[in-house]
Amino acid sequence: MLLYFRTGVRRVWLLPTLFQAIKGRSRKFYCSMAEAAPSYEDIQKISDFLLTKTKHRPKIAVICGSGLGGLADIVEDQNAIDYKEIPNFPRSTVPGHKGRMVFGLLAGKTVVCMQGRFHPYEGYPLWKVALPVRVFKLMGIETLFVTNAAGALNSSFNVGDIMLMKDHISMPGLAGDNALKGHNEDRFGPRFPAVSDAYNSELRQLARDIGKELGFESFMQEGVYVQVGGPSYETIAECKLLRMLGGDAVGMSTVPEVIAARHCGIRVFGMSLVTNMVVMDYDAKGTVNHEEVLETGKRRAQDMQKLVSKMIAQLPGQ
Ligand SMILES: O=P(O)(O)O[C@@H]1C[C@H](O)[C@@H](CO)O1
Ligand code: HPA
Repeated sequence: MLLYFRTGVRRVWLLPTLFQAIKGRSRKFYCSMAEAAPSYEDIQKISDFLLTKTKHRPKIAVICGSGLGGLADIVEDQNAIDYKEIPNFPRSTVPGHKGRMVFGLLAGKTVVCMQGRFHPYEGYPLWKVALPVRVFKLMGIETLFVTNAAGALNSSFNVGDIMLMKDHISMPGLAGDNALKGHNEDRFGPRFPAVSDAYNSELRQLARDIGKELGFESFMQEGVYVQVGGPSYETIAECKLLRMLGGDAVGMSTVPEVIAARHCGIRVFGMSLVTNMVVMDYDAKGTVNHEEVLETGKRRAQDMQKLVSKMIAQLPGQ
């Protein structure tokens, strides 16, 4: 058996060389499969970069869901930064998500809006989906508004309803995937954070009060959001299961951002726009599609904007 070969006067031993080659390749393969989450210092760099691009110093952040990015368009005195200009930041790939960070004034308060978020089904690990929230934390954000488009599991809901999120069920979370999985960065928060109070009850009360003032009562709901992986919509059997589990609406986002926010002490208000009723009946005609989701978003966009703007106007001390 050939144990070595010669290059000039040198002997090159075969087995150690082969072993090194396999080790190098497998590390490369592993790294490309499981990209490491950025360090606290790397996230600080992203935050510092953004702050060099704007004079605004927001304490309120808004993440706009599918078709709901119009809110960022009404931000005044704005500085918009494309995600592709931000070093080490993901890109938005979903129609209805522009992919810009918009700083400016909303209802007289300084805000930053994400016009486009990241979803796990785009191929991003959950830590990356939640990365903007940690960037927000290091920028000084104290309150996060998250919005999303969702399908109604609760048959008493209607298309166009606004659901205040009072809780969530994370299907990826229950299956072992979580935005906080992996090394815990103690400077953000504890290894085992509680999320039973994830959705701030005072902000929900404020939303209810303002909804009443605006005459939105007939289309305002409160309920439990179920996060699924997507991108395929749910089967009929899956919808029945999610309803049995206690879900009122189902979507493909939001929970990773909320968990990362609560981990680092940011308070959260969450709101779903019911863009479609899920299909629960084998005799039903028609299926869900993203165009319908965007269309409903457009129709209810103004009302969602009014609600969020009035809430922001009334946030004490921000
Ligand atoms: O970003 P959100 O959660 O609003 O987007 C929803 C979920 C999917 O991305 C898409 C499905 O139509 O809309
Ligand atoms: N299912 C999952 N995500 C969604 C839906 C839905 O029916 N509608 C909007 N986002």
